[in-house]
Parts: sequence; structure tokens; C-alpha cells
Amino acid sequence: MAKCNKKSKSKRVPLRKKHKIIRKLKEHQKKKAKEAKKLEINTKPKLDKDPANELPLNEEELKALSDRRQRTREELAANKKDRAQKRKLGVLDDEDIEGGDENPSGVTRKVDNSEKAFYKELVKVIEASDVILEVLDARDPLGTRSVDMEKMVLSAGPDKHLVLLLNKIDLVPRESAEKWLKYLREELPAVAFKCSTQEQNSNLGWKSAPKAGKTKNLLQTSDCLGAETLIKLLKNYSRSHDIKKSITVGIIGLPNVGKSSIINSLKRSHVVNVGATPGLTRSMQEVHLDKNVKLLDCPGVVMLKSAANDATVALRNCKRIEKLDDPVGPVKEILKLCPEQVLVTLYKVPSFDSVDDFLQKVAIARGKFKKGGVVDIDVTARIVLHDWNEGKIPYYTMPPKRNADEPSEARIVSELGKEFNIDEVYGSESTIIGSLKSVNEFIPVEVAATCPLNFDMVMPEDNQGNDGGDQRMESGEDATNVSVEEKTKSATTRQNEKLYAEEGMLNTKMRKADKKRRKKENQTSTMEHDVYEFKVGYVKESSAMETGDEDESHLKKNRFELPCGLDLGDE
Ligand SMILES: Nc1nc2c(ncn2[C@@H]2O[C@H](COP(=O)(O)OP(=O)(O)OP(=O)(O)O)[C@@H](O)[C@H]2O)c(=O)[nH]1
Repeated sequence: MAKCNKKSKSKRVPLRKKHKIIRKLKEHQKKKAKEAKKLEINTKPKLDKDPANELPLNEEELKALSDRRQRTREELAANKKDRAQKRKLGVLDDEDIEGGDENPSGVTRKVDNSEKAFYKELVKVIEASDVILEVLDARDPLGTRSVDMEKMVLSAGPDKHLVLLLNKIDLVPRESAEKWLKYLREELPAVAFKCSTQEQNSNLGWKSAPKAGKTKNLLQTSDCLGAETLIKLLKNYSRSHDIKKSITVGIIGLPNVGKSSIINSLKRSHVVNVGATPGLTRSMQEVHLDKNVKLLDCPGVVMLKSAANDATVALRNCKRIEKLDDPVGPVKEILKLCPEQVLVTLYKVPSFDSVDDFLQKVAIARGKFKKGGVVDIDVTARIVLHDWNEGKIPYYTMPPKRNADEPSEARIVSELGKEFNIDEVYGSESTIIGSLKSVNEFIPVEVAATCPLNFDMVMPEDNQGNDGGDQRMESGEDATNVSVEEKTKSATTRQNEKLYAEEGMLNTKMRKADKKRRKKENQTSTMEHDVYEFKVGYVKESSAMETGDEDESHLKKNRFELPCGLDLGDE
């Protein structure tokens, strides 16, 4: 019988010992390899290089391989080009375009694309800004102006200042730019601007205002024009207010007017996304110009539910071209606005008699065919629309005549102007305007100015009316007191008061006051319920009154329907 060793030893060793052994072994092997290398033992004899060893495939196979590679490369390049062109035309869907928004730090995030979400971003930008720049397209400043947005700004508080920025001045003749600046400056401070269209990531060019007489070729570069003037204006503002901290400048406007391009041009680098697709900016983005000036980029807000498929909206570039149900309709409008000869020359097509005929001819000239050789009218119409929005079909408008009974804002503007030292700023801008081409130099098409767009949607919050807030306005001061005060009030305050009176205007101050009041009322009513037994009758009566008030304020919907109020001359 085998003897059972009760005290058999385990072979397990502590890890410390195990690692020590492994290390020793490695050191030993290393030492051995070193010695072998020294003595040149174990080194394999070097083979002479034989081309046959290097090329295991025969010549034919090699040729086929390189052909295949070349084909794949070409296919990839064609695909890339196609996608780039589609993106430029706005024919790619949201999912195809990189999801979400890219912030200055390059981090992409998924954001809500609805108009309501854009509207909320607009409210955020207005609330956070001291100066708000409303960007207008110089080709149709009135058509790209949003009266509702302006009212939101002016009613958001007396310390908000609205400045109009006439962008894309390189696309309009001098005569038009001059007249529009004069027209807009009768209402608000306005500055002319041209963004940098350079594509590099940094060092975007600026052109300083040259000395008089040296204005030639100023617009032939892709450099930005008017940046110095704009920065001067902002600095003047912070100086006039003796602002030690930084000022925040919100940049608002309809889609595609060039808000993001302005930020990139001022910053002199591509810090925010830019493109010919409306709705590219989807959330508020913050960019520090320097330690004193912070810029806020805002998504373009339209809120045009009822006119979503209106051809004129497409011509203002407010809607993504790929989202249009009928791209031929807006092209029909373009044909009505542009003389035939302009389009014939531009598209190098023979004369045409209808929109379909025109699109067919353009499709053939551009080689836009579907499978089976059928001309692709849809894609061609989108190309023409894109050309219109990008300025390849040159057009401009002239300001309308003002109504004789329209109230003059000249005094208010001059007072506002003092805060920005407007005269100095306008003076430095004249050479830039002088450098623009005259109407006779590039023969653009003159079209009638369109009416500003109004928001067409019930506001997200229905309790933001003007019935609950401005204590000063509510306090019931007598008429004489008011009139004495009127004289001492600043221009902005007067302008704001005028706007507070508008039905359904957003007034953040009023909204906050209203919220506070309701919170207080709720608290009191809860307290009163606690002591219900003691004053039943009184509580019943007062809460009934309060509920009545509340109901009324809840029923009040703020509908942004404002009269155009403009005499559009011939229109
Ligand atoms: N010719 C010319 N084109 C401009 C100018 N400014 C902007 N653009 C072009 O206008 C298009 C729209 O510019 P964006 O800066 O993306 O416009 P946006 O207002 O930020 O647009 P959203 O993000 O949709 O709100 C781009 O293709 C720009 O290259 C300008 O001064 N001159």
C-alpha cells in the first residue's frame, strides 16, 4: 500500500517569486542574444536581391491590379465630388450631412432642428446680448428683415441696442447700397459689410478702408470688408457706456444672410460652420473676439408655417432647396423677374418660351439626365435656384418710398447714434461703398423690394403677454408726470415703450415679473388654504377672482402678425 504523504508540499509560489524568475529569464535570454550577435552566430546569410522575389505576381496580374486600384480611386473621387456638389446645392438630407452642430471646440452634438428650437435659441441670444446685429442681405434688405425679431430685441429691455448690418454688399451695385444705407439709417444705425469668402482655416483677410481715390480692385479680392468699421462701432459703444467688462454681441437674422460668415470674418478664422444651406447653424454658439467682445451666433429663424411652400420664400433663401416640394415654382418666379436675355447669356442656352422649355435647355447644356437619358428637370431647377441664392444670377432692389404719414425716427436714431459715435464710423465706410461697381459696370437685374417677413406661429409660451410686467407703465402715473419724464427719457427707452404697447410682444422683463407675481400668488393661496377654517368666505372670493385673471392670461395667445406698413412703390 502506497504511503500517503500527508504533508505533500504545494508547487505554488507567490507571485513575487514568479515575476522574479520571469525577469531573470528575460535578462538571461537578452544577454545570450547579445553575445551571439557579437560572435555573429545564428545570423542568416543575406540573399542577393532578386526582382523575381520582390514581385510575386507576373506583369499582367500587376497591370490588372493597378488598373483596379486606379478605378476605385476614381470612383471614390467622383463620389466625393458628387456629394460635395449635392451638399452645395442643399440636396443632401439632414442625415447625410454630419449630424448635429459643431461648436468652436470642434465637438459635434445632436441638436433639435425644429423652428421652435431655433426660436428658443433666438430668445437666448437676445437675452444674453448687449448689442444685437440684425444681418440683412444687401440684395433685398427689406425682404430679409424681420420686424418681429426687431420688436423682440427692442422690447427685451432698454439696455439692448439693435444695429442693422447690410451684408453681401459685393453682390449689389453702388447706387443700391448707398440708397439702402440711407433708408435704413433713418430707422436704426446701419453698417455695410462684405464677408471673407476665403476657404482656408485661419488668417482670413481683411481689407482696411483705403484712402480716397484708391478704391479700385477692393472688391475683387475675397477679403472681408467693413470689419474695422464694425469693430470700431462696437468699441465706441463699450466706451460710451464705460463698460469695464466684456460686451456681448448677438448676431441674428433670417437663414443664409451670412451670420456665421460675419463671425468667421471678424475672428479671421473658420470658428463656426458656414454654407449655402439655410439652417446650417442649429444652436447658439459663443465666440470670443477678444477679451472685451463676445459674439453669439444664432440660428436663422423664419417661423413661416403657412407660407412654407411659397415661391417667394424660396427666393429669399429661407428654405432648404432640397426640402422644396416644387422647385420649378420658384424658377418660374425668377423667369418673371429676370429678362430672358440675361438668363440666355448666363446659362448659354438658346431663347426659350416657358419655364419647362428653359429648364430643359439648361439640363441639356449642363448634362443633367436621369437614367434612360431623360432630362432631370427637378435637379436643374434646384441648380437655378441655388444660382439665384448664391448671387450667380445678379439682382438688386431699391428702397421703397416711405409713407408721408409714417412717424420719423430721425431724432431717436441720432440719439442712438451718439452711443455708437456713428458719424465717425460712417465716415470711414464711404471709401468701401465707393469701391462698389456701378449699375452700368455689371448689369444686374433690378427687382422690386419685397415686404419684411413676419413670424407666423403661436409662440411657445402663451403667458408672455404685455399685461403683467412693466411696473412703471402699470403704476398709473398721471399724464403730467409722464410728459415731464418723457423729456428726460433716453431714445431707446422711448422706442421700447412704444413697442411694449404692441399686442403679443415678447418682453422678458414683463415675463419674469409676471412669473414672480404668479409664484407669490400661489404661495399666498397655499398659506391661505392652511387657515381655511378661519376665513372661508374671504379666501373663496379672492381665489375666484385670481382664477378668473389667470384664465384670461392663459387664453391669451401671442400671435405674431404684424402689418407690413410699408408702401412698396410700384408693387
Ligand atoms: N458673396 C458673398 N457671399 C456671402 C457673404 N457672406 C456670406 N456669404 C455666403 O452666404 C452663404 C451663407 O452664409 P452663412 O454664414 O452660412 O449664413 P448664416 O446666416 O449663418 O446661415 P444659417 O446658418 O442658415 O442661419 C455662404 O455660402 C456664404 O459663403 C458676402 O458678404 N458675400
